[in-house]
Amino acid sequence: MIVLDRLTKRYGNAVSVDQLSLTVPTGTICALVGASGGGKTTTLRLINRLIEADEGRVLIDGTDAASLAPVALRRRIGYVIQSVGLFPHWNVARNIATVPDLLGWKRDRIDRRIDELLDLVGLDPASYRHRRPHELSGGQQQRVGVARALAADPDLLLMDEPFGALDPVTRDGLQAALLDIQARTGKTIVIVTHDIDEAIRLASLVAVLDGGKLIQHGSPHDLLARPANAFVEAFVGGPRRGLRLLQVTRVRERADFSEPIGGTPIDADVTLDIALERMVTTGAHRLPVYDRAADRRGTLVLAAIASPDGRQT
Ligand SMILES: Nc1ncnc2c1ncn2[C@@H]1O[C@H](COP(=O)(O)OP(=O)(O)OP(=O)(O)O)[C@@H](O)[C@H]1O
Repeated sequence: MIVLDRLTKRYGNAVSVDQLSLTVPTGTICALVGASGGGKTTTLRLINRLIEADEGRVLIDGTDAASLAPVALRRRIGYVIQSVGLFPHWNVARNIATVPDLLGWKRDRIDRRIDELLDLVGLDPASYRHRRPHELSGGQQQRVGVARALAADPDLLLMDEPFGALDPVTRDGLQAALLDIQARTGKTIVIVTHDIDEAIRLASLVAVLDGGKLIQHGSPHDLLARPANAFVEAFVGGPRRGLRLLQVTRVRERADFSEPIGGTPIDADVTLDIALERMVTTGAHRLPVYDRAADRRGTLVLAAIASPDGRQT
Protein backbone atom coordinates (compact mmCIF):
# COMPACT_ATOMS: atom_id res chain seq x y z
CA MET A 1 0.00 0.00 0.00
CA ILE A 2 1.17 3.48 -0.73
CA VAL A 3 0.06 6.42 1.36
CA LEU A 4 0.59 10.04 0.40
CA ASP A 5 0.18 12.09 3.53
CA ARG A 6 -0.34 15.84 3.11
CA LEU A 7 2.36 15.94 0.45
CA THR A 8 3.36 19.49 -0.51
CA LYS A 9 5.88 20.88 -3.00
CA ARG A 10 6.52 24.57 -3.65
CA TYR A 11 8.62 26.31 -6.28
CA GLY A 12 9.15 29.86 -5.01
CA ASN A 13 5.73 31.17 -4.14
CA ALA A 14 3.90 28.72 -6.39
CA VAL A 15 2.52 25.52 -4.89
CA SER A 16 2.81 22.61 -7.33
CA VAL A 17 1.42 19.95 -5.01
CA ASP A 18 -0.76 21.14 -2.18
CA GLN A 19 -1.44 19.02 0.93
CA LEU A 20 -2.12 15.96 -1.20
CA SER A 21 -3.36 12.92 0.73
CA LEU A 22 -4.20 9.72 -1.09
CA THR A 23 -4.06 6.00 -0.33
CA VAL A 24 -3.42 3.49 -3.10
CA PRO A 25 -4.14 -0.06 -1.93
CA THR A 26 -1.70 -2.85 -2.85
CA GLY A 27 -2.43 -4.36 -6.25
CA THR A 28 -4.41 -1.34 -7.45
CA ILE A 29 -3.89 0.71 -10.58
CA CYS A 30 -4.36 4.37 -9.67
CA ALA A 31 -4.56 7.01 -12.42
CA LEU A 32 -3.59 10.62 -11.71
CA VAL A 33 -5.53 12.80 -14.13
CA GLY A 34 -6.29 16.49 -14.52
CA ALA A 35 -5.49 19.59 -16.48
CA SER A 36 -1.97 20.43 -17.59
CA GLY A 37 0.13 21.84 -14.75
CA GLY A 38 -2.12 20.24 -12.13
CA GLY A 39 0.77 18.59 -10.30
CA LYS A 40 0.61 15.01 -11.62
CA THR A 41 4.25 14.61 -12.65
CA THR A 42 5.45 16.43 -9.55
CA THR A 43 3.45 13.98 -7.39
CA LEU A 44 5.02 10.99 -9.15
CA ARG A 45 8.51 12.42 -8.67
CA LEU A 46 7.81 13.07 -5.01
CA ILE A 47 6.89 9.40 -4.60
CA ASN A 48 10.24 8.13 -5.89
CA ARG A 49 12.12 11.11 -4.46
CA LEU A 50 13.47 12.43 -7.72
CA ILE A 51 12.42 15.61 -5.94
CA GLU A 52 12.00 16.11 -2.20
CA ALA A 53 8.76 17.23 -0.58
CA ASP A 54 8.59 20.45 1.41
CA GLU A 55 5.98 18.93 3.67
CA GLY A 56 4.24 15.62 4.12
CA ARG A 57 5.29 12.00 3.75
CA VAL A 58 5.15 9.06 1.38
CA LEU A 59 4.66 5.70 3.10
CA ILE A 60 5.39 2.54 1.13
CA ASP A 61 3.93 -0.44 2.95
CA GLY A 62 4.22 1.57 6.14
CA THR A 63 7.86 2.66 5.59
CA ASP A 64 8.57 6.35 5.17
CA ALA A 65 10.21 6.65 1.72
CA ALA A 66 12.45 9.40 3.15
CA SER A 67 14.12 6.78 5.38
CA LEU A 68 15.07 4.51 2.46
CA ALA A 69 18.47 4.75 0.75
CA PRO A 70 18.22 5.73 -2.95
CA VAL A 71 19.27 2.25 -4.19
CA ALA A 72 16.67 0.56 -1.99
CA LEU A 73 14.06 2.99 -3.28
CA ARG A 74 14.99 2.27 -6.94
CA ARG A 75 14.62 -1.44 -6.25
CA ARG A 76 11.16 -0.99 -4.73
CA ILE A 77 9.88 1.51 -7.28
CA GLY A 78 9.98 1.08 -11.07
CA TYR A 79 9.64 4.22 -13.18
CA VAL A 80 8.44 4.49 -16.78
CA ILE A 81 8.34 7.79 -18.66
CA GLN A 82 6.90 8.84 -22.00
CA SER A 83 10.23 9.37 -23.74
CA VAL A 84 11.24 5.90 -22.44
CA GLY A 85 14.77 7.03 -21.61
CA LEU A 86 16.48 3.87 -22.88
CA PHE A 87 20.25 4.22 -23.17
CA PRO A 88 20.70 4.46 -26.96
CA HIS A 89 24.12 2.78 -27.16
CA TRP A 90 23.09 -0.20 -24.99
CA ASN A 91 21.17 -3.13 -26.36
CA VAL A 92 17.77 -4.19 -25.00
CA ALA A 93 19.23 -6.77 -22.61
CA ARG A 94 21.65 -4.32 -21.04
CA ASN A 95 18.98 -1.66 -20.75
CA ILE A 96 16.68 -4.06 -18.92
CA ALA A 97 19.56 -5.14 -16.67
CA THR A 98 20.26 -1.58 -15.45
CA VAL A 99 18.88 -1.98 -11.92
CA PRO A 100 19.85 -5.68 -11.42
CA ASP A 101 23.43 -4.70 -12.45
CA LEU A 102 23.32 -1.87 -9.93
CA LEU A 103 22.17 -4.33 -7.28
CA GLY A 104 25.04 -6.72 -8.13
CA TRP A 105 22.94 -9.68 -9.27
CA LYS A 106 24.82 -12.67 -10.72
CA ARG A 107 25.07 -12.87 -14.53
CA ASP A 108 22.92 -15.98 -15.03
CA ARG A 109 20.17 -14.60 -12.78
CA ILE A 110 20.16 -11.37 -14.80
CA ASP A 111 20.02 -13.30 -18.09
CA ARG A 112 17.09 -15.40 -16.91
CA ARG A 113 15.29 -12.29 -15.72
CA ILE A 114 15.79 -10.50 -19.07
CA ASP A 115 14.19 -13.39 -20.98
CA GLU A 116 11.35 -13.68 -18.47
CA LEU A 117 10.60 -9.95 -18.74
CA LEU A 118 10.77 -9.86 -22.54
CA ASP A 119 8.23 -12.69 -22.56
CA LEU A 120 6.07 -10.80 -20.07
CA VAL A 121 5.94 -7.66 -22.21
CA GLY A 122 5.31 -9.67 -25.39
CA LEU A 123 8.72 -9.46 -27.12
CA ASP A 124 10.47 -12.63 -28.27
CA PRO A 125 13.78 -12.74 -26.34
CA ALA A 126 15.74 -14.34 -29.20
CA SER A 127 14.72 -11.57 -31.64
CA TYR A 128 14.93 -8.55 -29.36
CA ARG A 129 17.61 -9.17 -26.71
CA HIS A 130 20.47 -7.82 -28.80
CA ARG A 131 18.76 -4.95 -30.60
CA ARG A 132 19.61 -1.34 -29.94
CA PRO A 133 16.73 1.05 -29.12
CA HIS A 134 16.88 2.66 -32.60
CA GLU A 135 16.11 -0.77 -34.10
CA LEU A 136 12.76 -0.86 -32.28
CA SER A 137 9.40 0.81 -32.96
CA GLY A 138 8.07 3.33 -30.44
CA GLY A 139 5.70 0.74 -29.00
CA GLN A 140 8.49 -1.85 -28.70
CA GLN A 141 10.72 0.70 -26.97
CA GLN A 142 7.91 1.40 -24.54
CA ARG A 143 7.59 -2.34 -23.84
CA VAL A 144 11.32 -2.48 -23.10
CA GLY A 145 10.86 0.55 -20.83
CA VAL A 146 8.19 -1.36 -18.88
CA ALA A 147 10.42 -4.48 -18.73
CA ARG A 148 13.31 -2.37 -17.42
CA ALA A 149 11.11 -0.81 -14.74
CA LEU A 150 9.98 -4.28 -13.62
CA ALA A 151 13.50 -5.79 -13.67
CA ALA A 152 14.18 -5.88 -9.93
CA ASP A 153 10.58 -6.88 -9.20
CA PRO A 154 9.58 -3.57 -7.55
CA ASP A 155 6.49 -3.38 -5.36
CA LEU A 156 5.40 -0.22 -7.06
CA LEU A 157 5.41 0.94 -10.67
CA LEU A 158 5.18 4.65 -11.49
CA MET A 159 4.29 5.51 -15.08
CA ASP A 160 4.29 9.07 -16.44
CA GLU A 161 2.23 9.29 -19.66
CA PRO A 162 3.84 6.00 -20.76
CA PHE A 163 1.73 5.56 -23.90
CA GLY A 164 1.12 9.23 -24.67
CA ALA A 165 3.19 9.49 -27.83
CA LEU A 166 1.94 6.30 -29.48
CA ASP A 167 -0.65 5.74 -32.19
CA PRO A 168 -4.08 4.48 -30.99
CA VAL A 169 -3.55 0.86 -32.09
CA THR A 170 -0.16 0.51 -30.39
CA ARG A 171 -1.51 2.30 -27.37
CA ASP A 172 -4.46 -0.05 -27.17
CA GLY A 173 -2.12 -3.06 -27.35
CA LEU A 174 0.12 -1.70 -24.61
CA GLN A 175 -2.83 -0.91 -22.35
CA ALA A 176 -3.98 -4.51 -22.74
CA ALA A 177 -0.43 -5.71 -22.03
CA LEU A 178 -0.26 -3.58 -18.89
CA LEU A 179 -3.58 -4.92 -17.60
CA ASP A 180 -2.33 -8.44 -18.25
CA ILE A 181 0.98 -7.78 -16.47
CA GLN A 182 -0.85 -6.26 -13.53
CA ALA A 183 -3.20 -9.24 -13.31
CA ARG A 184 -0.27 -11.65 -13.38
CA THR A 185 2.07 -9.78 -11.02
CA GLY A 186 -0.35 -7.94 -8.73
CA LYS A 187 1.81 -4.78 -8.84
CA THR A 188 0.64 -1.52 -7.41
CA ILE A 189 0.75 0.98 -10.26
CA VAL A 190 0.38 4.77 -10.29
CA ILE A 191 -0.03 6.12 -13.81
CA VAL A 192 -0.22 9.74 -14.97
CA THR A 193 -2.37 10.27 -18.03
CA HIS A 194 -4.10 13.07 -19.90
CA ASP A 195 -6.45 10.57 -21.42
CA ILE A 196 -9.57 9.94 -19.35
CA ASP A 197 -10.45 6.90 -21.48
CA GLU A 198 -7.06 5.40 -20.65
CA ALA A 199 -7.68 6.11 -16.95
CA ILE A 200 -11.13 4.50 -17.12
CA ARG A 201 -9.80 1.42 -18.89
CA LEU A 202 -6.78 0.85 -16.68
CA ALA A 203 -7.49 2.19 -13.24
CA SER A 204 -9.74 1.10 -10.42
CA LEU A 205 -8.86 4.32 -8.57
CA VAL A 206 -8.83 7.67 -10.38
CA ALA A 207 -7.51 10.81 -8.67
CA VAL A 208 -8.33 14.18 -10.25
CA LEU A 209 -5.79 16.93 -9.55
CA ASP A 210 -6.16 20.61 -10.22
CA GLY A 211 -3.82 23.37 -9.07
CA GLY A 212 -1.85 20.81 -7.04
CA LYS A 213 -4.92 19.82 -5.04
CA LEU A 214 -6.75 16.51 -5.03
CA ILE A 215 -10.23 17.45 -6.19
CA GLN A 216 -11.85 14.00 -6.17
CA HIS A 217 -10.84 10.37 -6.07
CA GLY A 218 -12.79 7.17 -6.50
CA SER A 219 -13.61 4.43 -8.97
CA PRO A 220 -14.22 5.45 -12.59
CA HIS A 221 -17.89 4.73 -11.95
CA ASP A 222 -17.96 7.01 -8.86
CA LEU A 223 -16.42 9.89 -10.78
CA LEU A 224 -18.63 9.48 -13.82
CA ALA A 225 -21.84 8.97 -11.84
CA ARG A 226 -21.17 11.58 -9.16
CA PRO A 227 -18.58 14.17 -10.24
CA ALA A 228 -17.79 16.41 -7.25
CA ASN A 229 -17.85 19.65 -9.22
CA ALA A 230 -18.02 21.16 -12.69
CA PHE A 231 -14.26 20.72 -13.23
CA VAL A 232 -14.43 16.97 -12.62
CA GLU A 233 -17.59 16.67 -14.65
CA ALA A 234 -16.01 18.45 -17.61
CA PHE A 235 -12.80 16.49 -17.25
CA VAL A 236 -14.18 12.97 -16.87
CA GLY A 237 -17.05 13.22 -19.23
CA GLY A 238 -18.11 16.41 -20.84
CA PRO A 239 -20.63 15.44 -23.50
CA ARG A 240 -19.54 11.79 -23.38
CA ARG A 241 -20.14 11.17 -19.66
CA GLY A 242 -23.21 9.02 -20.26
CA LEU A 243 -21.43 6.90 -22.86
CA ARG A 244 -18.46 6.43 -20.57
CA LEU A 245 -20.77 5.37 -17.76
CA LEU A 246 -21.93 2.53 -20.01
CA GLN A 247 -18.27 1.44 -20.28
CA VAL A 248 -17.95 1.05 -16.51
CA THR A 249 -21.32 -0.54 -15.74
CA ARG A 250 -21.83 -4.29 -16.16
CA VAL A 251 -24.80 -5.98 -17.77
CA ARG A 252 -25.40 -7.89 -14.52
CA GLU A 253 -26.25 -4.60 -12.75
CA ARG A 254 -29.10 -3.83 -15.16
CA ALA A 255 -30.37 -7.27 -16.17
CA ASP A 256 -33.61 -8.76 -14.86
CA PHE A 257 -32.95 -12.34 -13.76
CA SER A 258 -36.57 -13.14 -12.99
CA GLU A 259 -37.62 -13.46 -16.63
CA PRO A 260 -35.09 -15.16 -18.89
CA ILE A 261 -35.62 -15.21 -22.65
CA GLY A 262 -34.18 -17.59 -25.24
CA GLY A 263 -31.43 -16.97 -27.78
CA THR A 264 -27.65 -16.62 -27.70
CA PRO A 265 -26.98 -14.83 -24.43
CA ILE A 266 -24.63 -11.98 -23.73
CA ASP A 267 -22.26 -12.46 -20.77
CA ALA A 268 -23.48 -10.68 -17.62
CA ASP A 269 -19.89 -9.57 -16.98
CA VAL A 270 -19.54 -7.47 -20.14
CA THR A 271 -20.18 -3.74 -19.95
CA LEU A 272 -23.31 -1.96 -21.13
CA ASP A 273 -21.61 -0.34 -24.13
CA ILE A 274 -21.07 -3.84 -25.58
CA ALA A 275 -24.74 -4.72 -24.96
CA LEU A 276 -25.93 -1.46 -26.50
CA GLU A 277 -23.70 -2.01 -29.52
CA ARG A 278 -25.30 -5.43 -30.00
CA MET A 279 -28.79 -3.95 -29.72
CA VAL A 280 -27.99 -1.24 -32.24
CA THR A 281 -26.44 -3.63 -34.77
CA THR A 282 -29.16 -6.31 -34.45
CA GLY A 283 -32.14 -4.01 -33.89
CA ALA A 284 -33.09 -5.96 -30.73
CA HIS A 285 -34.68 -4.10 -27.79
CA ARG A 286 -33.96 -6.96 -25.40
CA LEU A 287 -31.08 -9.40 -25.05
CA PRO A 288 -30.82 -12.76 -23.29
CA VAL A 289 -28.19 -12.68 -20.53
CA TYR A 290 -26.15 -15.45 -18.95
CA ASP A 291 -24.55 -14.92 -15.55
CA ARG A 292 -21.79 -17.50 -15.40
CA ALA A 293 -20.86 -16.87 -11.75
CA ALA A 294 -24.40 -17.60 -10.51
CA ASP A 295 -25.38 -19.95 -13.38
CA ARG A 296 -28.58 -17.98 -14.03
CA ARG A 297 -30.26 -16.52 -17.07
CA GLY A 298 -32.02 -13.22 -17.50
CA THR A 299 -32.94 -10.40 -19.82
CA LEU A 300 -31.53 -6.96 -20.50
CA VAL A 301 -33.97 -4.45 -21.98
CA LEU A 302 -33.03 -1.23 -23.74
CA ALA A 303 -34.93 0.89 -21.21
CA ALA A 304 -32.77 -0.47 -18.37
CA ILE A 305 -29.63 0.79 -20.14
CA ALA A 306 -31.08 4.27 -20.52
CA SER A 307 -32.27 4.55 -16.94
CA PRO A 308 -29.57 6.26 -14.82
CA ASP A 309 -30.43 4.38 -11.62
CA GLY A 310 -30.98 1.06 -13.34
CA ARG A 311 -34.77 1.04 -12.82
CA GLN A 312 -36.80 0.03 -15.80
CA THR A 313 -39.57 2.40 -16.70
N1 LIG B 1 11.31 22.48 -11.51
C1 LIG B 1 10.26 23.32 -11.46
N2 LIG B 1 10.43 24.63 -11.21
C2 LIG B 1 9.37 25.47 -11.14
N3 LIG B 1 8.10 25.10 -11.31
C3 LIG B 1 7.87 23.81 -11.59
C4 LIG B 1 8.92 22.85 -11.67
N4 LIG B 1 8.38 21.63 -11.93
C5 LIG B 1 7.05 21.82 -12.02
N5 LIG B 1 6.74 23.12 -11.82
C6 LIG B 1 5.39 23.70 -11.85
O1 LIG B 1 4.54 22.91 -11.01
C7 LIG B 1 3.24 22.82 -11.57
C8 LIG B 1 2.84 21.35 -11.70
O2 LIG B 1 3.66 20.76 -12.70
P1 LIG B 1 3.51 19.23 -13.09
O3 LIG B 1 4.53 18.94 -14.14
O4 LIG B 1 3.52 18.40 -11.87
O5 LIG B 1 2.05 19.22 -13.72
P2 LIG B 1 1.33 18.08 -14.56
O6 LIG B 1 -0.02 17.93 -13.98
O7 LIG B 1 2.18 16.85 -14.62
O8 LIG B 1 1.26 18.78 -15.97
P3 LIG B 1 1.28 18.15 -17.47
O9 LIG B 1 0.00 17.41 -17.59
O10 LIG B 1 1.32 19.38 -18.33
O11 LIG B 1 2.49 17.30 -17.58
C9 LIG B 1 3.27 23.56 -12.89
O12 LIG B 1 2.72 24.83 -12.70
C10 LIG B 1 4.75 23.64 -13.21
O13 LIG B 1 5.04 24.79 -13.96
